[in-house]
Amino acid sequence: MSKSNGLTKGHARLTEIFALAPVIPVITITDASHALPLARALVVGGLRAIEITLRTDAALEAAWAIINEVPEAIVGIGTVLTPQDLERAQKLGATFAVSPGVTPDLLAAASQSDLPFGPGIQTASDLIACVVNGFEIVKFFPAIPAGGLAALNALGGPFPQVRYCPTGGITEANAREWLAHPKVAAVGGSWIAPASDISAGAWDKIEQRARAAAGLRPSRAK
Ligand SMILES: O=C(O)C(=O)C[C@H](O)[C@H](O)COP(=O)(O)O
Repeated sequence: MSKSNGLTKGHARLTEIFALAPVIPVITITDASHALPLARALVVGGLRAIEITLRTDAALEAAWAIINEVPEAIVGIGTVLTPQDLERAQKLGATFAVSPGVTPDLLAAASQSDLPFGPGIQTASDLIACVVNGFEIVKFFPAIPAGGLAALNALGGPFPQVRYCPTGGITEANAREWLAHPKVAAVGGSWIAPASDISAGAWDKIEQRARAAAGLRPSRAK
């Protein structure tokens, strides 16, 4: 398993995970029986790294099922808010964890853990907290309301080493523009598997959206 791939820095492994595909689907599962067909649709569509948010009672059971039954999937736990959430993610066997924000407690816990962790940032103060603790791959959340690419460009001045996974308002329509940015490692979003398609069991639609997302490529030459 890639979980023990010899890299000591969590964020270094996060770089590899974000390099697997241009898009990380952000998944919220309310019924654990949806987990396996959903994960298979995403993997078949070309998106192996997936984020299961800890927002529902079914989230941990769903993530557990995918980790154990869909070996091609690289499961990350999202909406990690506390050190306890981080510990839950690690015990479950998740490959990475991400948060929409950053707190001193979370950074301290993540620094002690070898689980790759992507804190969420919105401001320069958030970024200072991350970089002084060695976290240089971060979520930029909520990317569109927090100022979009203009904000990302401005943050690039004082923090040239940081790479981002923007989430929050990213869609199939604007993802390509974000992916063309040299500081963007990958983007995240819920548009690939919206709640309505999950509850309807529309796995074919989700697979198609995953395939389209997997085909989004940076156009940095332009
Ligand atoms: O919960 C987390 O860990 C997050 O980082 C937040 C999610 O990435 C966004 O909620 C996705 O935003 P949308 O694609 O606009 O629905």
